[in-house]
Amino acid sequence: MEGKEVKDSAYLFLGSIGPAFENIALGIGDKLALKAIAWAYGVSEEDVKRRYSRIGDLGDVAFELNMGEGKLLAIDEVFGRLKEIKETTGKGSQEEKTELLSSILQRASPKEGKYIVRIVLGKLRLGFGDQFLLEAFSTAFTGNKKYAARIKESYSVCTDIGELAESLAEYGPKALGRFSIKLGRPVRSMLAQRVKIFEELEERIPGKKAAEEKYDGERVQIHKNGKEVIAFSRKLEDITAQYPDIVEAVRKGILAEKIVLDGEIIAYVENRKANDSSERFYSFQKLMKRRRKYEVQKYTEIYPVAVFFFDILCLEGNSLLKKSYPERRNLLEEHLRESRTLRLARRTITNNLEEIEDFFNKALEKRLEGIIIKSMDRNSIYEAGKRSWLWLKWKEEYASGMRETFDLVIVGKYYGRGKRKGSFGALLCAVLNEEGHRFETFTKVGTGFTEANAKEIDNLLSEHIIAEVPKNVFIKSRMLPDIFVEPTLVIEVLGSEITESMGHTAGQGEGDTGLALRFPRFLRIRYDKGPYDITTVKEVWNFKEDKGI
Ligand SMILES: Nc1ncnc2c1ncn2[C@@H]1O[C@H](COP(=O)(O)OP(=O)(O)OP(=O)(O)O)[C@@H](O)[C@H]1O
Repeated sequence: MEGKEVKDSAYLFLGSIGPAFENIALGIGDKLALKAIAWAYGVSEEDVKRRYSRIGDLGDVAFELNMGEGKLLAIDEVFGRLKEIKETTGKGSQEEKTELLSSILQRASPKEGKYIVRIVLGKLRLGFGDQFLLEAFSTAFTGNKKYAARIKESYSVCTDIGELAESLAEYGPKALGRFSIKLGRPVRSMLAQRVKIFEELEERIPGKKAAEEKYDGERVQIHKNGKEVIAFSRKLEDITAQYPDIVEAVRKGILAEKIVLDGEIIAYVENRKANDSSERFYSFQKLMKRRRKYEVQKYTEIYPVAVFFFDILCLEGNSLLKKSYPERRNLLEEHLRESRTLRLARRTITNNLEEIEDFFNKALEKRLEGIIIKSMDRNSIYEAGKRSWLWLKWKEEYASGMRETFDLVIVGKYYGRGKRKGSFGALLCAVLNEEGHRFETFTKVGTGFTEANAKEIDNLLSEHIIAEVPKNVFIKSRMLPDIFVEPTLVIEVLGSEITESMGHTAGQGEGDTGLALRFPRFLRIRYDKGPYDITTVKEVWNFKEDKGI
């Protein structure tokens, strides 16, 4: 395969035509796809509709209707056509998109047609994610599995899987370590480790350290290139459109031409009256009201936000990832003109744990959820994509010995009864088994939902209902839900006990008992996390061991 072909197929394997941080929506929904299938195979739309309600997958419908042998389509032909579909916009574009799709379906073999339809609808469902593909790159481009870990590291900096694949195909292992941060391509966020007891902070980061306030909002990476400002989420999606106020503030308040900043957006109101300098941080839920396509301006006024910057990753074309935290923080302070919307994460520097405890208590008084303690060592670099021991988190729930929270992906729904009839009664949720590249069930959550939550979850899941157990989900027959859901939506769940279970598969390995979370309670939807960012089996084992639960 040629470099370009490798690049295109890397995207296609993940069911897309470019990296997540670019706008890659093709603008075709079920309705247009249905029409394109009818046109391609000379049947009525009614006929396609009937088959669709019987089979539940338009890809399979195309497969069933396609009688042709089809000559083999070349990758660049398929890719080029999908791009054309995406780029067709404006008046009359729906008709044109439908024609473009229909004509390639006509030439495709039944199998090709099935996958093209699924890709177009964003539902390829091959049952693996990017991490699995990276392991395959190791064997394919270096002839050796041992490079997988380094490829994954590079992917944290070069988050464009196509670009990474192309370089590996061309240079083999020599491509590794060559990637650097660049404007317009977000790096994966550095994450903090959690400690078990407060004193462990001293063990992990001895001596002088910084404690920063921890803001419970949405992680954001801001790339400014002259007047152009892009905001990326933790999932590396472009969220610029949701935050016009931040974009404006960055244009005015950040004087550097080219700069990349890391921070947290939070719903925040400051009282600026002469005798009242109080401030208020609002909940994550309020911030999420800004997750909308329409009426953004109106919501900008109702829910004002501020962004608290805590890192700088690139300045005037120079990567700062290898600089120490104190050096980066100095540069950040130099280049940020604080305003109502743009803030610096507040911090204290000390070698005294009691002072850190005071700082933590003050943070709680302000309704913040905790602090992040950061190493000031010479080697305190920015470890993109890593849960690093250079950053430690200490939260209210650890301090009070409260129950633990888990981020879980929904894999099934059980019908609701009584008041919840028509919605779900409980959700089957799973953790990630990183080694097995699969999701293993961990708990059944039936409490904590308001009516509005339940409705929103139903809405979000409606696109992801599937007919059978998803390929990458491990469910025991006794736990089979009434409705299967493709693992996409992540929720945060509070729980208080982890037990061995014959029903759940989390961490089951070769044996027949898995781990299960007891007394689970829904807390919130994690819009900012994807299925591969959730709690892992390994983390569940660690929690169990630490807490003796
Ligand atoms: N001053 C800060 N420095 C670093 N991160 C911060 C800071 N303030 C807030 N954060 C946020 O806190 C997050 C870590 O806290 P927490 O464990 O509550 O979040 P999470 O999303 O559940 O877990 P994680 O992000 O560690 O996977 C960071 O990912 C970041 O988004």
